[in-house]
Amino acid sequence: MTHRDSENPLPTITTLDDLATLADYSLMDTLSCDPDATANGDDHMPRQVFSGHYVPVSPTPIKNPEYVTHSKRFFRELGFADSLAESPDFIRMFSGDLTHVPEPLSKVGWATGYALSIFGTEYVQQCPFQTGNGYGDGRAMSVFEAVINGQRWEMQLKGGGRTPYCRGADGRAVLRSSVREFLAQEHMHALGVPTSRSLSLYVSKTETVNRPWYSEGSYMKDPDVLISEAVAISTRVAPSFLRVGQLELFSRRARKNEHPQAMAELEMIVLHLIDREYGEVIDKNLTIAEKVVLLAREFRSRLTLLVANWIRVGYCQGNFNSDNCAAGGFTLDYGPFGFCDVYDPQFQPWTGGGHHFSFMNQPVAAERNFHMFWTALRPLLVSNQDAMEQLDEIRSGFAEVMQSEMEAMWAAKLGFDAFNREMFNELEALMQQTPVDYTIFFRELSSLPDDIGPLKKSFYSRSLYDANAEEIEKRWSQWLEKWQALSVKTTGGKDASPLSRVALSKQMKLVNPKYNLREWFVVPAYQQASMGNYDLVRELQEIMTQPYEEQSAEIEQKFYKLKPSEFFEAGGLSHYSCSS
Ligand SMILES: Nc1ncnc2c1ncn2[C@@H]1O[C@H](COP(=O)(O)OP(=O)(O)OP(=O)(O)O)[C@@H](O)[C@H]1O
Ligand SMILES: [Mg+2]
Repeated sequence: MTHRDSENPLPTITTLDDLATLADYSLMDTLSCDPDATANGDDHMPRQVFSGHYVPVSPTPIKNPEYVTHSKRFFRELGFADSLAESPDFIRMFSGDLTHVPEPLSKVGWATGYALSIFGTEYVQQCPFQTGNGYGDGRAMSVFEAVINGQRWEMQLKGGGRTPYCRGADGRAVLRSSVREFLAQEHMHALGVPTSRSLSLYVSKTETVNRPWYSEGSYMKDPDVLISEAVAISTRVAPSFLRVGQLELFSRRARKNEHPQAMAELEMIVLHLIDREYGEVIDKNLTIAEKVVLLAREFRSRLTLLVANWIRVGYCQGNFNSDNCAAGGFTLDYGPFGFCDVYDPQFQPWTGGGHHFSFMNQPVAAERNFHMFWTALRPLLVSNQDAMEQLDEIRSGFAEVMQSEMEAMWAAKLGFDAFNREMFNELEALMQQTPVDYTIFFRELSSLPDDIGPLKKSFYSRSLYDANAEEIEKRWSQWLEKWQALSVKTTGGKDASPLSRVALSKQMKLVNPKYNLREWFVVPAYQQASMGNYDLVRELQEIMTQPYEEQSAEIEQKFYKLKPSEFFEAGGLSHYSCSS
C-alpha cells in the first residue's frame, strides 16, 4: 500500500484488504439497532420494524456477476485503483456477497425504515401492515462506511435482495434501471448538481426477474408486456442516505408516543443527520435547539439551490416524495426521472407522477417536502418557544428563498447579473409556444448570436411554429435584440468594466451545458448492455461526464441534436412507468 499526496496521485486502495483498513462503522454507535433483528442479518421476509434506526441485513448476491462499469472519476477521488473494480474480491463484495470479506469489513449490511409523504400528505397505505412499520429500504442496503481523504462516505447496494421492508417484492433492480441511475448520478455530478455518486455496476449473467414494460414501437401510456430482465447491483455513495421520510418516521412515532424511546430516537436521528451532512456548518457544542434551527436553515438553502439547479439543467425528478428527498440536500433515487428535450413546464416522464411533480412545479414540490421536514423537527422544540418561532419563520420563508434562487438561476442562464422579469416572461412564453429544445436553445444563446439563425437550431417544427413561422421569428428577433442590448450591459459589478463578449460567452457556457442525458441516448445503451455489450454505456458515461465541453465534431453530430419526431409519445422513451 502506497501513500497518496498531492504530488503522488497513485491510488492507495488496490485490494479489498486495503479497503478493509478504512472501515469505520461508527453509524452503529450513534444510531440504534432494531431490537427484534437477528445478528446474522438473515432477515428477508416482510415484517414490521417497530423501533431502532437500522436493521442488519445480509445482501443476497446476484448470480454470476459480470463487470459493467465503474466511475473512474470517483475511484480517483477515493484513491481506488481502477483495477480494483474488476478484481474478483471487489466484484464479489459489490455484487452482494459479503461472506468472504476480510476483517474488519462487516459481513452484514443494514437497511433503514422511512415514512412516505406525497406532496405534503402523510401516507401509511403503502405499508403492507398499514402502520408504516413495514416501509423503508426494500432493496437498498448499505455495506460500508469509512472516512476517505477527510470525507465520510456510506456505500449502498441497490438491488441487493430482500429486506424486512421489501413488501413482498423481489429486492432486485434490473440492468435497465441500474444503467439509468448509474449514468445519471455520474452526469449530475459533472453538471455540478449535488447528488449521490456512482461507484460500480455489476450485472448477473444468469439471474433474471420479470418487469412490466413497453413492447417495441408501443405508444401506450402503460406497459403492455412483461419482460424478463437481468438483475444488477449498482453501488451508490453519499455521506448518508437519510431522507426527509426518515425523520418523518421517527417524528410520527414520537408524536403518537408509540414507544418509550420514540422521542429519543427522533433526537438521535436528527443528531446523526447533522453529523453526517452538516458537520462543517453546525458546531457540535451548540444546544439541540440551536442545532435544529441551524439545520432547518441550512437544509432550506441546500434544497432550494438543488431544485434551481435541477431546472437549470433540464432535470425532472419525477417522483419527488419525501422518501426520495435526501435530507442532505442532494439528488437521490433516479427512478422515473428524465432530462427534458422540448421545453415544457409540465414535462413529467413518469406516467404515475402527475402534474404536481412536473418540471416547473418542482419548487412547489420541494416546499411540500420542506414542510414535512419542518413538521418532523417541531416535536424537538416544544419546550423552547424562541427556537420554535425561529423554526416556523424558516418554514414560512421557504417560498421567498426558493424564488430568489430561481431568479438567480435564470439570470445566470441568460448571462445577466440580475433577474429581469420582463425578459424572462417573454422568453418563457416563446420557448413554450415555438417550442424550443431547452438545452440547445440556451447553449446557442451562450455563443451570443448576432441574429436568430443559430437559435433556430433549437426550434422544433411542430404545429405553432410551422403555421406561424414568420410571426414567431419576428418575436424571437425582437426578444434577441433586447437581450443583446441588456447583455452588453452585463458587468461583474457596478464599477467593474463590462465583461468582454468572450468572457460572457465562456461564463454562460459553464451554466448552460452542451450535452445532457436524454432518454433516447440511454435506451440503446441499456438495450445493448442487455445483450452483453457495454460499449455504449461506457461511451455515454465518458461524454456525459464532460457536459460543458464542446467535445469532438463526431460527438456533436450524434449527441447535440433535437429529439427525432418518432420518439415523441413513444413508450419507454418519452414516458415510462415506475417499474424497475
Ligand atoms: N423490487 C423491489 N423489491 C423490494 N423493494 C422495492 C423494490 N422496488 C422498490 N422497492 C421499494 O419500494 C419503495 C419505493 O420505491 P422507489 O422507486 O421510490 O425507490 P427505489 O428506486 O427502489 O429506491 P431508492 O429511493 O432507494 O433509490 C422503496 O422503499 C424501495 O426500496
Ligand atoms: Mg425511492
